Amino acid sequence: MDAFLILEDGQVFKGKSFGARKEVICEVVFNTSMTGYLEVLTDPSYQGQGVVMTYPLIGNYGVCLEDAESVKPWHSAFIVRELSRTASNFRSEQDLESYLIANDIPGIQGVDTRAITKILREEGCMGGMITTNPDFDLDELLPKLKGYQVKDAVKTVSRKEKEHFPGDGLKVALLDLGTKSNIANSLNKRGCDVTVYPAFTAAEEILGDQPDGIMLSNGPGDPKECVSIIKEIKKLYDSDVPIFAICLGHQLMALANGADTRKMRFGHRGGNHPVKDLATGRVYISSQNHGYVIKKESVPKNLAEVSFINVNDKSIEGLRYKGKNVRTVQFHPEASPGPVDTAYLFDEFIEMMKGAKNA
Ligand SMILES: NC(=O)CC[C@H](N)C(=O)O
Repeated sequence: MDAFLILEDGQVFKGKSFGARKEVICEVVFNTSMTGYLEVLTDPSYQGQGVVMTYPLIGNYGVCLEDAESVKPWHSAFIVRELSRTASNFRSEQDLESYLIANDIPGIQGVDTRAITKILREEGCMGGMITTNPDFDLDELLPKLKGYQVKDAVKTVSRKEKEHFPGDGLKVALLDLGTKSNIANSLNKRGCDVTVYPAFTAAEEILGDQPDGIMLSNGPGDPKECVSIIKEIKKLYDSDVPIFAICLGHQLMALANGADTRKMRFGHRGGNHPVKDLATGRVYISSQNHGYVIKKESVPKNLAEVSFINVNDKSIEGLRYKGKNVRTVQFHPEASPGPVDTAYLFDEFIEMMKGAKNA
């Protein structure tokens, strides 16, 4: 069956429907990862987005559920050049199309993903619609797509109950803003005892459990939507418990300390983003998925300094808070998918917690 991707600027791409037969409006973004489509699908930070994969063949190794980064896929739609006709891997439990049908996510294949990516890169990410109905009326539709914004993003994806992943070592409280599983796994692997808290947990409750350190996770949507969470994060900051924050957590910590964020033109999504550690000059290849960024001029110089920048566009990729055990990064040290060059940051977090404990 034919399917259509309609962009808010009126451009229409015709392809074939796969996955769920469903009409959706979403924010259309692109991801340049060459592998790891299941991790991308199950990363809660993509909630409400239609993701264009620039790698042309998707689905060839099926769905290996042990690679999932959360309980289900969160995309509004999946947009690919070619859906592999065979799924071949000894770990695969089902093919991608059945997985998308089971999770009610529509896909479109056979569209020119290279052309779509070039449009998004030049004009910026846009609202879009995926539909199998050929009788759409662009005049009626385009105003609905223009400036489409994901709403209530963190509330939609965060877990509702506390969850405990035991370990013998340091006690870490992980605030689930839409966390990928590999954040808790990366801490567990290093011996940490991890308790995951729903996003709307009061700071007093987290601090009452006396963690050795706090992690703020990644998550979807516009960071400025998280008004009440930002207030709690400020209390966590003031507590002097060591904090490590990733992506949305990094943005919220900055907002809690008076900085500002802005929407990027097309964001950073993929497994090939170079970031530079300003202290050493060393460049790491990082995994990324974000559409917002901290405004450079807004960083309060008395409170924080830039620790990492993006080599391509020089945007802020990390902050170090002065006189505090608080480090935050815009990229994903937990990878999944993507390179693990920056996984050492979890070791640094553990050293920071040990240091604070022995002080
Ligand atoms: N992966 C993330 O945490 C993304 C953070 C935020 N939603 C953004 O797009 O910038």
